[in-house]
Amino acid sequence: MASVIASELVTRATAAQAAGPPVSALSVQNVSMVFNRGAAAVHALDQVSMEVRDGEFIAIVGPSGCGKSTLIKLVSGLRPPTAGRLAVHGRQVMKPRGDVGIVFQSPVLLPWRTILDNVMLPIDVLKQDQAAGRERALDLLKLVGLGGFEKAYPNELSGGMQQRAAIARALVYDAPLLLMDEPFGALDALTREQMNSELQRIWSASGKTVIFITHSIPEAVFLADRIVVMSPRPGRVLKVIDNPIPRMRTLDDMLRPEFGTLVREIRGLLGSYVAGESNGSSSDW
Ligand SMILES: Nc1ncnc2c1ncn2[C@@H]1O[C@H](COP(=O)(O)OP(=O)(O)OP(=O)(O)O)[C@@H](O)[C@H]1O
Repeated sequence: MASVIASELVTRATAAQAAGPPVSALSVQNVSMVFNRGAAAVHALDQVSMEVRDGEFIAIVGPSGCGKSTLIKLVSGLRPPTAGRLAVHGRQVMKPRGDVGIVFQSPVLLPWRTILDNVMLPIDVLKQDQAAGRERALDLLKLVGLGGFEKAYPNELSGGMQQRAAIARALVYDAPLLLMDEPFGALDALTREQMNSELQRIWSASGKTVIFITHSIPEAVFLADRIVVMSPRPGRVLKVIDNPIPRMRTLDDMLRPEFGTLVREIRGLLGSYVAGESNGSSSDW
């Protein structure tokens, strides 16, 4: 699997060099989203712009209601924006499409299907080649540390293992862009740290572009190449911060002075917005 993925990355890099200036994996240009009309209007996103490079890991942090999930819905084509333009690999997003994988907070595995069959679900739905899909699903289950659990059912797995199966499912149809909407929000602190290390490994081995939504500033700093900090009502980009901490990161890196400096900078940006939040996640800040 590692060699297949490595050769995929080399092919992509060579193709990118031959094609000239790279196209953004994700381009968000002046995107606004207003729900409802008149007095009931909710300005969920206001003039949001960002460019994400191929293979980049981007974390989006912000308090509840700043439009993080709305942005994921727009990027995945589940809703059109009120204004502005979104493009994935240069193609405007008009509807849901096959080059974007999504992982939600809840793994939503089908309880009557085995773990392998759950990972195979997109292959079945998209009517892709069964034999190739099965081989890829088995490889991915190994990649996410679930080799040997192919025949298990979801209720036989811990929450962290189920979420890893959901990540394998999102990777199975080889979408180059992976959207992750608070995927570890429901896990306990220790499992969450372990999943962060696992995700860094999976991301590095798979070469995907990842957009990762989180309430947790340390999680964003641990995982991301760049951190997009958003404000609520209306949802706006306050700042995009480069993360200088080298890869591969370990949990010990959280003790580095640069880590603390970044966490403090983001907390400082968000401080005034978090006061009064009551979503139960204040300890993450
Ligand atoms: N379908 C909808 N109809 C009306 N308002 C909506 C709808 N979806 C979201 N909103 C509003 O848009 C704003 C942004 O919501 P969104 O869920 O994107 O925020 P979020 O940053 O993901 O929040 P959280 O961190 O709590 O999940 C909120 O004020 C929300 O109430």
